[in-house]
Formats: sequence, structure tokens, C-alpha cells
Amino acid sequence: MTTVLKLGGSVVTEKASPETVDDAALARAAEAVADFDGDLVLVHGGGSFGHHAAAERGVTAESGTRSAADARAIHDAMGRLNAAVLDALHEAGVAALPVRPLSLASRDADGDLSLPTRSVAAMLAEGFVPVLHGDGVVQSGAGVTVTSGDDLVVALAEDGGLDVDRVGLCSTVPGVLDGDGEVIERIERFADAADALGGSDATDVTGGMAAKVEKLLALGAPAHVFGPEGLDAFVAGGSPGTVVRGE
Ligand SMILES: Nc1ncnc2c1ncn2[C@@H]1O[C@H](COP(=O)(O)OP(=O)(O)OP(=O)(O)O)[C@@H](O)[C@H]1O
Ligand SMILES: C=C(C)CCOP(=O)(O)O
Repeated sequence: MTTVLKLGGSVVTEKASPETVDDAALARAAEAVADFDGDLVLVHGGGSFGHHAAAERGVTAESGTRSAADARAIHDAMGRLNAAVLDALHEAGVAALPVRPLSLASRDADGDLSLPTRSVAAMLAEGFVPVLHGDGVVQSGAGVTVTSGDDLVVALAEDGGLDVDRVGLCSTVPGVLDGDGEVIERIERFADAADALGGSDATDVTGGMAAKVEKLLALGAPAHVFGPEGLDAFVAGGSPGTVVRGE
């Protein structure tokens, strides 16, 4: 059984200032992750690295670039953040290794993601913690578009070979919030939260909370959406924040 956990870009970076890591938040998250017992795949988002690099070049999840220089700039920005995440994980004693989607994944013309996972499974079998991240990924007919860490979480969770039974999305909000700002405990269909779901409040080319919930509803495994304060509970097997479980 494997757990997939995404550390939101808005948790590990200061999303409003370009290419700024939130060192304290990242160190806290890495320490929480170090307590996990079992097979774990980590994913992190773009935060103030990937989203700024992509937005500056007009690249989104739908609108691609045919410029290799632009694609590389987005990938390199994510590489800088990935290196910072790996440094923090190593510092906390986590045997983390990078798995970088541009070199591995692709999308078809409809945007469906193909993510080969044998290297991820092999790393897990050898006791490592693979760390993927949102990235520029080549898409049939569109050049290179942005693939969100959330899409990678979904692809990992749907991969039969990894046997994923728990998914966690750690964002800056304590869960999916209703119109009054209260955490919704359980979402089983999009309508449960549709009124309250907006985009992201920072530069984000991949859609914010509404897109997250929609993707998580399609999974076979339960997904938990929580904030940094819920990370210890999730790592210990608990159920912080909102549970998203489609039918
Ligand atoms: N109903 C809602 N409940 C909770 N958050 C919401 C809601 N509607 C919109 N949001 C926004 O969604 C954001 C979380 O999505 P976002 O994509 O920014 O997070 P992330 O995954 O941590 O970041 P990144 O995409 O960089 O990895 C929140 O900061 C909030 O502004
Ligand atoms: C913007 C890039 C390159 C990655 C986006 O990943 P996300 O923050 O998980 O949506």
C-alpha cells in the first residue's frame, strides 16, 4: 500500500514573491514527513517558482509553448524548488530522490496524462521516497503545457502498480471551505462544494481548489485536503481537513 502526499506550492513557497522558498514552513513539513511509516510518494506544486515562470511566458495547462527555451525556463524554475525541497527532506532524514516529469511524462491531445511509474515503484521497493513536482510536460499538438502536481497525484493514485490507498493534499487552507469559511467535512459530489469553490488567490496557472476537488472526486482512494497544521495527523494515519471521496 502506498500513500501519495502533495505539499502545495503555496505551503512551501511564498507564493506572492517570485522564487521565494518559505524555509520555515518547508522545514516543518519535512520534519512531519520524516515521521511517516510506510511507502510514500511525495509531489510538490509550483508556488512562486513554476507559476511565475509559466505565467511570464503565457504558458498554462491548456496553452502550450513551442519554445524549448521557455519550456526549459519553467522546468529549471521547478528544478530550483525541487532542489530546495530535497535539501529540506534530507536534512530531516528522509531518503528523498527527485523524479522530474518533463523527462518522463506526456499528455495526449485531449490532455490525458501518461506517467510511467516503474522508476517510482522501484525507488519505493528500495526504501526511497520519490519526489515529483508540477512541471512543463510535452502535449500532443500543443508543445509543452503545464501539468499540475494535482494531476500527478491523480495519475499516481490511479496507477494499479503502486496500489495507492491514501492521498493527501496539503495546501495553506485547513480544508475545502464552505461559504461561511468553515471546513466542509466530506465531499462526495462537486455540488457539495460548488458554491464555495473559486480559483486560487495567488498567481496559479492550474486552477486552485475547484480544479483540485474535481480531480480528487475521480479517484478510487479517499483524498484528504488539509493545511500545514493537519500534516502530522495525516502522516499518523488520521483524517484532517476535508475528505473527498467520489462514488
Ligand atoms: N472553497 C474553498 N476552500 C478552500 N480554498 C479555496 C476555496 N476556493 C478557493 N480556494 C483557494 O484555493 C487555494 C488552494 O489552491 P492552490 O492551487 O493555490 O494551492 P496549492 O496546491 O497549495 O498551490 P500550488 O498550486 O502552487 O501547488 C487556497 O489558497 C484558496 O485561495
Ligand atoms: C506551474 C508549474 C510548472 C507547476 C504547477 O503545479 P501545481 O502548483 O501543483 O499546480
